[in-house]
Amino acid sequence: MGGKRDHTNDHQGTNTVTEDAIADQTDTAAPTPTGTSADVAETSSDADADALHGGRLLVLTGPAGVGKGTVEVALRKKHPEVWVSVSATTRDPRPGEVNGVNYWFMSEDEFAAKEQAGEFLETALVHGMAHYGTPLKPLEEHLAVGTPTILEIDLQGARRVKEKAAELGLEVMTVFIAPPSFDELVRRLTGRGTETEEQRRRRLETAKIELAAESEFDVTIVNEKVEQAADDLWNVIAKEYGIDA
Ligand SMILES: Nc1ncnc2c1ncn2[C@@H]1O[C@H](COP(=O)(O)OP(=O)(O)OP(=O)(O)O)[C@@H](O)[C@H]1O
Ligand SMILES: Nc1nc2c(ncn2[C@@H]2O[C@H](COP(=O)(O)O)[C@@H](O)[C@H]2O)c(=O)[nH]1
Repeated sequence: MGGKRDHTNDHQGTNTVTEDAIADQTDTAAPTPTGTSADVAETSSDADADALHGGRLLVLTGPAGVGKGTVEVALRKKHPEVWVSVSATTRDPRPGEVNGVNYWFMSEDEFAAKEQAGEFLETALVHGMAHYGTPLKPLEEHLAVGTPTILEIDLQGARRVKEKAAELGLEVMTVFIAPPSFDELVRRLTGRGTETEEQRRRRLETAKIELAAESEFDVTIVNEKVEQAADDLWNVIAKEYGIDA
C-alpha cells in the first residue's frame, strides 16, 4: 500500500460543513440507515462480524479541524458512489447536524447498550468527552456489495480496525489527513466556531497525539486546498478498488 504524502501550496477559503452539504451525501450505492437513532438498533441487531470477510474499506483519520468532513463532502459531490459510514455518538449535535446523516446521536445509556450488544465494529472515547462508534450492520451491507467505503474515525478507532482487520478478513487502507501547519489547524478549528475554548483546547491536545502518529498510516494527504485533497483521496480510493480514476 501507498506511502505517498501529497503537498499543495495555496489555501482554499473556509468551507463549513453544512447540513445541506452533508445531506448531499444521501446514499445511492447501497442501503443506508435513515430516521431516528432507534433505527440503528433495528438494523444492527443481527450484527455478524463474519459478514465483513473479504470486505475492503478506507479508514480516514486526522486531527480535529483539519477538514476531514469538508474533504468528504467535496469527494461525495464528485463521486456519490462513495459511502461514508455514519457513526453513533454521545456528543450533542452541532447546529445544522442531522440525526442519521451526520451521526446517530444518542445518550450514553443507549450507546452502552448497543456496545454491549456487539453492534459496533469499534468504539472510542474521543477527546475524553464523548463516545463514538462504527455501526456494524450498515457497514456489512455496503462491503457485501463492494461499495467504496470510508470510516472517518479517530486514531484509537483506526488502530482498533487495523488490529481486527486480519481476524475479520478485512482489507484496510489507512489515510491520514494532515494540516499544512499546526497554526493553520488552530485557525480552522477556531474559525469553525463550534467548540467552547475548553473543548478546543482538548481537541488540540488530541491533535498533537494524532499528528505524532501520522507514520502509522498508509497514505498522508495534506489538506491545503479542499478540491485537491478530495481528488487525492479519490485517487487513493480508485487505486484501492481498482476503479479507473
Ligand atoms: N483546505 C482548507 N482550507 C481552509 N479551510 C478549510 C480547509 N478544509 C477545511 N477547512 C475549514 O476548516 C474547518 C474545519 O473543517 P472540518 O469541520 O471539515 O474539520 P474536521 O476534520 O471534520 O473536524 P472534526 O474532526 O473536529 O470534526 C471548517 O470551518 C472548514 O470550512
Ligand atoms: N473511533 C471513532 N472515532 C470517530 C467515529 N466517528 C467519528 N469519530 C472521530 O471523532 C472525532 C470527533 O468528531 P466530531 O464530529 O465530534 O468533531 C473525529 O476525529 C472523528 O473522526 C467513530 O465511529 N469511531
